[in-house]
Amino acid sequence: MMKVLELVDIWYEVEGKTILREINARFEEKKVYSILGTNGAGKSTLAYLIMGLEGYRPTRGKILLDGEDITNLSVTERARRGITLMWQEPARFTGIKIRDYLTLGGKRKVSEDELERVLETVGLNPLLYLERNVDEKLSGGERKRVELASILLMKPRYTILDEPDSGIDIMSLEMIERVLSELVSAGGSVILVTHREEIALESDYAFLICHGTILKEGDPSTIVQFYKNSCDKCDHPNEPQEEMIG
Ligand SMILES: Nc1ncnc2c1ncn2[C@@H]1O[C@H](COP(=O)(O)OP(=O)(O)OP(=O)(O)O)[C@@H](O)[C@H]1O
Repeated sequence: MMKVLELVDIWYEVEGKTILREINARFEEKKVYSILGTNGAGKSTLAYLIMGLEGYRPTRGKILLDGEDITNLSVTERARRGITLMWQEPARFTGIKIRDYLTLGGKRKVSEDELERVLETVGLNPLLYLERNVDEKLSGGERKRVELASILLMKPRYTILDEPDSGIDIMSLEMIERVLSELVSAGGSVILVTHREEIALESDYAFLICHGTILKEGDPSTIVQFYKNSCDKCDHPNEPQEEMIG
């Protein structure tokens, strides 16, 4: 059985409004995918459907993991199967040290070396951060990095990064590259949800979403070129014109 996460003709409607339609996609092992699109295209909704957040069940279509139908499984059950989502806005925990946040609750024991290494990967000096608390004194960027470090320790099969770049000039492309390559070398795949071209270029395969559907897919540089030429300066965002489809 091929190891693959598949979206088969996914539709999603809320309050009579079609947010996603006819989404077909395959996510294989050890690959980085990007889902590119302008604001409101439906990217986050798709990420939430894959993760299975409450209220996010396709109106039509199926989600298959290695052939198993996971369409109606809860977030917990999907997490157990190795799917994880990093939020646009990471959680704020108070009164717990970064060290404990990263080591408690995990299934396996984490060595000091590993702990230091993941912090370094996300650009946080272990000497300065291990004993700090996870609280509102951490900047948004720092919290996001802590979140990424915890994902690196988890080694998920599928990591969905929703706007890994949002609000953070500090999160360099170089750091994102390090995180991606670490996740992939641990055997995982990544789905990057983004509206930024340079982030999409970090992927192996790109999907361009417009108005709730996949308008184009393929080699990231080709997709990004199309996005630059068409979507960036589109005066009818999320209303694809006939000539663009196909
Ligand atoms: N629960 C909901 N009820 C009604 N409309 C919704 C709901 N969720 C999303 N939408 C609408 O669906 C569209 C897609 O939203 P979504 O957040 O998925 O877009 P996005 O591509 O992630 O955008 P952004 O880049 O701004 O985060 C938007 O027009 C949004 O207003």
